[in-house]
Amino acid sequence: MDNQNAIEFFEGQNLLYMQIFGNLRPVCLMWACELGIPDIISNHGKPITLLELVSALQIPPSKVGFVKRFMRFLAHNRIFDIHESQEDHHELAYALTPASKLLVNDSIHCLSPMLQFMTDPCNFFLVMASDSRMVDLVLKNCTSIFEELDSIVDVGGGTGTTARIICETFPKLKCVVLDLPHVVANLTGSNRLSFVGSDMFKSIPQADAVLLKWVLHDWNEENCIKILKRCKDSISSKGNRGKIIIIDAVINEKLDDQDKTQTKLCMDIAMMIAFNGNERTEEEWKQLFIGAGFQHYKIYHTFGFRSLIEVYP
Ligand SMILES: C[S@@+](CC[C@H](N)C(=O)[O-])C[C@H]1O[C@@H](n2cnc3c(N)ncnc32)[C@H](O)[C@@H]1O
Ligand SMILES: COc1c(-c2ccc(O)c(O)c2)oc2cc(O)cc(O)c2c1=O
Repeated sequence: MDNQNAIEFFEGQNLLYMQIFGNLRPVCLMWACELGIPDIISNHGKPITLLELVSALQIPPSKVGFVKRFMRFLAHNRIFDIHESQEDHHELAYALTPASKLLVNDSIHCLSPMLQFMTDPCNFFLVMASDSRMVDLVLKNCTSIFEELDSIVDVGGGTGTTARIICETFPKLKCVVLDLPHVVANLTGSNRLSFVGSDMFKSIPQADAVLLKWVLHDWNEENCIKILKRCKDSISSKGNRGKIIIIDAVINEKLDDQDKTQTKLCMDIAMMIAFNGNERTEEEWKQLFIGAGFQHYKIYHTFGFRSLIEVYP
C-alpha cells in the first residue's frame, strides 16, 4: 500500500469507528441529564470544578477519574465547556454551552423531554410541547408574518403550546388549535384561543392563515397534498390575502454546515422509520405546493435547523 492509500485507509477506518461508537453520544447525554449535571452547573452560578462536581453528584472521590473522562467526552461533543484554571494547579472547571443551557430544567426552552423520548416515548405531547416553546423566538423575529392576521388555525397543533404563545404575542389574533378529538378533549382555551377536535384530512375551520408546525414531515407526498388542499379551502374566503405558514426543515446540503445537515438527515431517517414521512429539499417542497395548487412561496431560513415557509394561493 502506498502512502496515499494508507492515509485514506486509516481515515476510512477512523470514520467507521467514529460512526460505530457514535451511538454512545446520546447515551452519555442522557446519563448527564439523569445525573442532573446541567442543573448542578446552572445552580452553581459559575464554572464548577471537578471536585465540586464529584461532591455534588455524591460520587466517591475514588471515582473522580471516571467523572473527568465522562466530562471530557461531553465537552468534546460541545455539551459542556472545560475551563482550565491558570492558578489552582491547572484545576479543571466545567461550564454550560448553548446546547446544555437547553437541558437546564427551569429554562423556558428546556429540551430534556425530547431527550427522555429516547427511553420513554409515551409522553409524545410533552415532548412536542417542549419543542414548541422555541416558537417565541420565531415570532419575535418575524412579527410582520403574523401581525397582519386576524385569525389563524394551528393544524395538528397538539395541546396548544404554540397557539398560546401566538395569542400572548399578538393580542388581537384569534387562534384555533385543530387536532384529533382525543388530543384536544378536556383542554380549555380563552376568549381568543379555542380547540377543535377534527381530522385535518376532512375539515379545517376558516381563517386568515393556517399554521403547520412539524406536521407535514410526518406525511408522504400524497397525504401532504391532501392536507395542503384542505388548508387552501380553509383560507379561500380571504382571496389572495390568505396564506399557509409552515415550520419544518428544508434540506440544503450545499449551503448548510455539517451539523445542521446532520440534524436534518437524522430527522429524515426518524420520519421515514416512524411515519413513512420525510424531510424535504426546497425542490421537494415546491412540488408539494404546485401539487396542491399554490402559486407562490417564500422561505425564511433563520430559525436553526427548521425554516418558516409562507405559501400563497
Ligand atoms: C409531530 S406533532 C406536531 C405538534 C405541534 N404542531 C408541534 O409542533 O408541537 C403532529 C400532530 O399532528 C396531529 N395529527 C395527526 N394526525 C392528525 C389528523 N388526521 N388530524 C388532525 N391532527 C392530526 C397529532 O395528534 C400531533 O399533535
Ligand atoms: C418518531 O420520530 C422521532 C421524533 C419526532 C420528532 C418530530 C416529530 O414531528 C415527530 O412526529 C417525531 O422525535 C424523537 C426524539 C428523540 O429524542 C428520539 C427519537 O427517536 C425521536 C423520534 O424517533
